[in-house]
Amino acid sequence: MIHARGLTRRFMVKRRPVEAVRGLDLDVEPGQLVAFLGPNGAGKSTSLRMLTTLLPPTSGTAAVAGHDIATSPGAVRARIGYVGQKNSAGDNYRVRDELITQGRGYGMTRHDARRRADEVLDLLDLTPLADRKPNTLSGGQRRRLDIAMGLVNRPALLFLDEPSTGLDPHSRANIWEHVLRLRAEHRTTLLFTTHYLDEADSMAERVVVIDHGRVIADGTAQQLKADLAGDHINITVAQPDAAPAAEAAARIASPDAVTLDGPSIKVRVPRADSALPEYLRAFEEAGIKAIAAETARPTLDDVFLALTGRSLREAEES
Ligand SMILES: Nc1ncnc2c1ncn2[C@@H]1O[C@H](COP(=O)(O)OP(=O)(O)OP(=O)(O)O)[C@@H](O)[C@H]1O
Repeated sequence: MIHARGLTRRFMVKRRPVEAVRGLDLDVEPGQLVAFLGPNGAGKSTSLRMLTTLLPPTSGTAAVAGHDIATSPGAVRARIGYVGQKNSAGDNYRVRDELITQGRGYGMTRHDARRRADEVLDLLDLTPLADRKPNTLSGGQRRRLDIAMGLVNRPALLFLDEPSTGLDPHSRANIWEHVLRLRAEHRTTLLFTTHYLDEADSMAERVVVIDHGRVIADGTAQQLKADLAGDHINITVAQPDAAPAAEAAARIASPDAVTLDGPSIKVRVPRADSALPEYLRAFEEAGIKAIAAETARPTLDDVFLALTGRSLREAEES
C-alpha cells in the first residue's frame, strides 16, 4: 500500500536548511494500522504530507496505493483519504452539505454524493448532526466530521494526522472506537501520527518511531519494548547501601543492566516475573535482606529513552 524509499524534505528557514525528513524508507501492507510516533518537530506531518502528495519531496520516491506520488499525484489522491491537523470542513454549510460538496469534488453525481454522504454520516455516528453547522459541534464531533470528510471517496488508505490531539479522554476513546471499526469492517489501511505513547501502544499493530527526521525504530509495540527497553525489577534492601545487592545482581545480569539508587537496585531483565525469584534467592544466599520488590513493564517512553537518551516529554520540551 505504501512503498517509500529515501524520502527527504528540506525547508529553508531564514536561509538555513532544516532537514525535516531524512531518508524515509517505509513499506506498509494493506490493512495495517501503523502509528508514526515522535516528539514535536520530529518530521511526522512532513512525512504524511509527502505521502499524500501535498508536498513534493526534495529527494526520494514513493508509491502510494499503487501509484507514484511524483508522476501520478491525481491517481494517489483519488485512492487515499487525508485527515490533517486542521479542520477540513468550513462553517458556512451544514454537515451533510459539506460531505456532499466533498463528494462532488471527487466527481460523483449529485445522487451518488448524497448517498455517500449518508453512508459516512452513519459510519461516524453523525446522522443526528447532519443538519447542524460545523461550528456548533463539539471538538470530538468535529473531529469525527473531519474523518467522515476523509472517507467520502472510499479510500483504501487513510492518513490521520494527530486524530485525537486536544480532545478529552472520552472523545479520544470515541474517535478510536470509530477508527477501529473502520478497519474491522472495511479493512482500511490506516497510518496515523501521534505523540501520545499510550495511543500508539494500544491502538497500532505497528509503531514507527521518528526523531529528528529519521526512523529510529519500527516494529510492534511489544517487540520494541522487549528488544529495546525490557522489563524492570526494583528491589529495596534493609541496608542503607545497596552496593552489595547491586554486585550480587550484576553476577546474574550484565553489569550495565543494574542501576543503584540508595537502598534500591533496578535491574533490566527480559521477563520480570520469572526473573524476580532468582534475584531474591541470590540475595538470600549472599545474606542480603530484601524488604520490598516490584516489577515494571516498559512503556514506549522507555523505548524512546533507550534509543535517544531522552524521554519523549524531554524531547517535546526541547
Ligand atoms: N513549511 C515549513 N517551512 C519550514 N519548516 C518547516 C515547515 N514544515 C515543517 N517544518 C519544520 O520541519 C520539521 C518537522 O516538522 P513536522 O511538522 O513534520 O514535525 P511533526 O513531527 O509533525 O511535529 P508535530 O508533532 O509538532 O506536528 C520541524 O523542524 C518544522 O519546524
